[in-house]
Amino acid sequence: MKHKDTIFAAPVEQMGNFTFDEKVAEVFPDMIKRSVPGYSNIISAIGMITARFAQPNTQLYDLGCSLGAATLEMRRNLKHSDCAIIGVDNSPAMVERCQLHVDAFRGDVPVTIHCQDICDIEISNASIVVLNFTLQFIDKDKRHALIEKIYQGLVPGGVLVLSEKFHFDNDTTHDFLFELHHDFKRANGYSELEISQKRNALEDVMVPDTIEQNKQRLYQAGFTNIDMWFQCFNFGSMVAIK
Ligand SMILES: Nc1ncnc2c1ncn2[C@@H]1O[C@H](C[S@+](CC[C@H]([NH3+])C(=O)[O-])CC(=O)[O-])[C@@H](O)[C@H]1O
Ligand SMILES: O=C(O)C(=O)Cc1ccccc1
Repeated sequence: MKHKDTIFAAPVEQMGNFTFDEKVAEVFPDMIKRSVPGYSNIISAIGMITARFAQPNTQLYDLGCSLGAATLEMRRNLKHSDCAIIGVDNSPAMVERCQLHVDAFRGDVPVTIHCQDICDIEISNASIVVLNFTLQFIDKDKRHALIEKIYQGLVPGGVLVLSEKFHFDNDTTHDFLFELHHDFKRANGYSELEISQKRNALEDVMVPDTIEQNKQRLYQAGFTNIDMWFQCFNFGSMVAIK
């Protein structure tokens, strides 16, 4: 297969931290599909959420947009041509490819892709904000301010879709769900070496919170309507409505 993820297939002597570089960007669609249970269902649902809840004359944000899977799904499903879609990612390799994907199809709605840290951007007049597996990569001490900024930038009735990998406080269920995730990766063709080397590379870079910590942060920011709408093993997606 073209662009198959083999990044951790060979033994790595000095394992560095996982980064969203050129090599990862090149194989990203294959990597995320084989690594994140439910990923394509979540992307489809972001389209459905957009069709129903995007409000006229507002902005839609895809924060940590990678190659623009959610951005493009929002554009495909948006019913208001007076809206604008803004994708943001701080990986130049991702942003460059994302722009090519956006340019490959025409659409009525303006889509702009920015290479920026999502902690530094302004969010305003938003009816939909998507954080699809991005918050887990943000420094723990910056997560609250980011969620608060999103809450402040949403219009009444605006929706935050927050998808994350979760940590569990109960060791038994934590191990149970993590083993099932590893089985999912094995079933998708990853070897034991690939699974363990990637886990080591991600250890200090991707730091999941528990479901409760995520909910607590959303409540603290001001959201009152918060629930999980999808979960598969230790991955899931919540919705928070202003
Ligand atoms: N501070 C930051 N600022 C901006 N971007 C960041 C930051 N930190 C990490 N990123 C970006 O967040 C993305 C996370 S991937 C999102 C998938 C996508 N949402 C999808 O629906 O396909 C999830 C995964 O790989 O598990 C990467 O592209 C990073 O460069
Ligand atoms: O691959 C994993 O084990 C994950 O937890 C998900 C993931 C997917 C893509 C990039 C980084 C992490």
